[in-house]
Amino acid sequence: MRKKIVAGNWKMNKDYNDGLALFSEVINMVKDEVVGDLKVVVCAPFIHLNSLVGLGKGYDKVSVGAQNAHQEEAGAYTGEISTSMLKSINVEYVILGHSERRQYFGENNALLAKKTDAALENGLKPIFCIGETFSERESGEYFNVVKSQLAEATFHLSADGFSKLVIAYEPVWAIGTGVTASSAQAQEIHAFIRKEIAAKYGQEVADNTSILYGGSCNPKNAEELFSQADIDGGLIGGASLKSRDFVDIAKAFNSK
Ligand SMILES: O=C(CO)COP(=O)(O)O
Repeated sequence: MRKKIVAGNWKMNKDYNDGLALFSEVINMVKDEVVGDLKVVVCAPFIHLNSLVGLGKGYDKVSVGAQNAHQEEAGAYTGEISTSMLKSINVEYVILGHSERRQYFGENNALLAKKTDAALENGLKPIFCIGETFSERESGEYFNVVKSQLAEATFHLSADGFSKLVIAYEPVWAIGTGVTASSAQAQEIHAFIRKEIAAKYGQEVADNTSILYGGSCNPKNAEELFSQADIDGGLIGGASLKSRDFVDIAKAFNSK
């Protein structure tokens, strides 16, 4: 059965010491308060990763992820970090295709297909983000947008490759805005995503794929969102910067 995952995306926040302190708080709270078979992933800026992996050793509910990686193995790409570098410090996850990377850094589906390949070749688990803008939702285009983001960047994979992905549905209009998709809106598109995966890879792969919701998720709305049949957890931005809020979101699964 698919994993339940609550992942935090710190984005470009927290200096080194504050990041370590936040992660230590998260580990302690998860250890004491989170029950059941849940994975809590913290996706931090590159400078934190090696230390976080060290701090997280021995806590199997907590994993560390990066927020981006380059598609090439090595070479003259000033300022970039490769998936093999991440693997060399035992980072487990990498966020790919976040809408901020698409919007501010021009990442498109073709490039993201290459990044996904590189991540899988080096044994990282991509948290692959898809989601429509406000105008795409308003015009009713959102099913097609999400379908092509998924198909163009990931449907070249074998079933074995695809089954290593975590999918995150993040409607751009809900990110950092305080406007959350209603649980019915989120469930509708999550079910659609699972149906598309089933059409491509079969029902078993679809049933085993974790599909996370992201966009203004907080301790108040998490329980209702996570109670939907096709929502397997969350990708949390702002609320992941406060240990209490982040772990309270993870605890929304305690009663399930
Ligand atoms: O972009 C997000 C996580 O990747 C969501 O951000 P917020 O939770 O701040 O809306």
